Amino acid sequence: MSRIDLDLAHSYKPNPKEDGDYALLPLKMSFEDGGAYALLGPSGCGKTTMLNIMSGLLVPSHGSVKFDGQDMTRATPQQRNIAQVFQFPVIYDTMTVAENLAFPLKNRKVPAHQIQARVGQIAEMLEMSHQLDMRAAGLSADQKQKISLGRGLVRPDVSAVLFDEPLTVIDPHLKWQLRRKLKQIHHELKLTLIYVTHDQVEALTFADQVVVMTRGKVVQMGTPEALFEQPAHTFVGHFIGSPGMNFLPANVTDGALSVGGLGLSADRELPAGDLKLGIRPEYLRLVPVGAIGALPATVRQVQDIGTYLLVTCDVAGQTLKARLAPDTTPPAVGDRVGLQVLGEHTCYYKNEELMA
Ligand SMILES: Nc1ncnc2c1ncn2[C@@H]1O[C@H](COP(=O)(O)OP(=O)(O)OP(=O)(O)O)[C@@H](O)[C@H]1O
Repeated sequence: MSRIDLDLAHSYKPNPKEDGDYALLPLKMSFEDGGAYALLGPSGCGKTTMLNIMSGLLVPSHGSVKFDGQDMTRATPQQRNIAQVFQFPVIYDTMTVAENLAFPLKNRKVPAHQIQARVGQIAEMLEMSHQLDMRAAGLSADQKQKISLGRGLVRPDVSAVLFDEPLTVIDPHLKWQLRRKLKQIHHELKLTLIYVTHDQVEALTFADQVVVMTRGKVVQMGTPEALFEQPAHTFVGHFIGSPGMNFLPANVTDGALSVGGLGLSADRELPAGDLKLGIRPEYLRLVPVGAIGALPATVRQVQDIGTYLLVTCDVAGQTLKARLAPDTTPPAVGDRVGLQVLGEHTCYYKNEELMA
């Protein structure tokens, strides 16, 4: 296993001139030895480009890739000693499950007794022990992809295992199980795992550190908790969470804060000028209209989602969503209510970046 340092940018165009010409804007970041990481972002944000640069399938147009301090920018995937798992199964149909799992070890001339022990361990972790002697050809797409996952994890000496949306072909129930399983496997095998996905639940369940990307830019690398509590960029606030963070225009003039045109007393020092106030639906509180520090709002929609109530309100022409406990007495559509937007969980953004 290795620590991976990236200090690079990448453009697929020969003479990139503006930001839009880059699939990856200049970035500098490290993946620690033994960590579980997810690269998360919408389609086209540059996740696969970053993964391919790490694996050696792609040479960055600018900068370097280092493994344990050694320059690997132009090294092949074999020289980097990387294992990769793709969206679709890459296995040999004519081989048994055991033979498929053993293949990467046999290729590297690992002694037979070690192969047998490791294949047994991986099969047990993936709950495939009873299928070891079955031919892969007879298995479902789900089961074949589990073999691919196993093949990715079977070598204990790899620098890292890279997963590119590996659960795409898996049915939803098994997907849920495998996400948790992979996290458990990470704790047991202590491999460096890097997992590409556009699905926040997948990323947040699996990874200790999530790298959030948008339009070729890494906007935050942090724990799932940090992404939830302190989104470094409005994109992260909006992208993480269900629903995402609420934002309201705010302004500070002569030390006085106004939100949605109403003067409120800020609980912290804020820079002068236009800001955005961000508050998660989980932290937005409904209070009686006219309560001190509350913004007047009109209820537009009340949805019972089962585990919570989702209340949509209008505040000075902006839409805010509040997640309330399921046993809360719901307001009625059209009710006038107060919304408490200030509190310890409230975030402030200037030019989309977290300020306070
Ligand atoms: N081989 C290529 N040649 C030219 N442009 C490319 C190439 N591969 C990707 N791109 C462009 O680079 C940008 C980043 O693509 P990338 O595949 O890395 O994103 P992604 O986040 O992995 O998206 P997806 O989840 O859809 O695969 C996109 O604008 C894409 O169109």
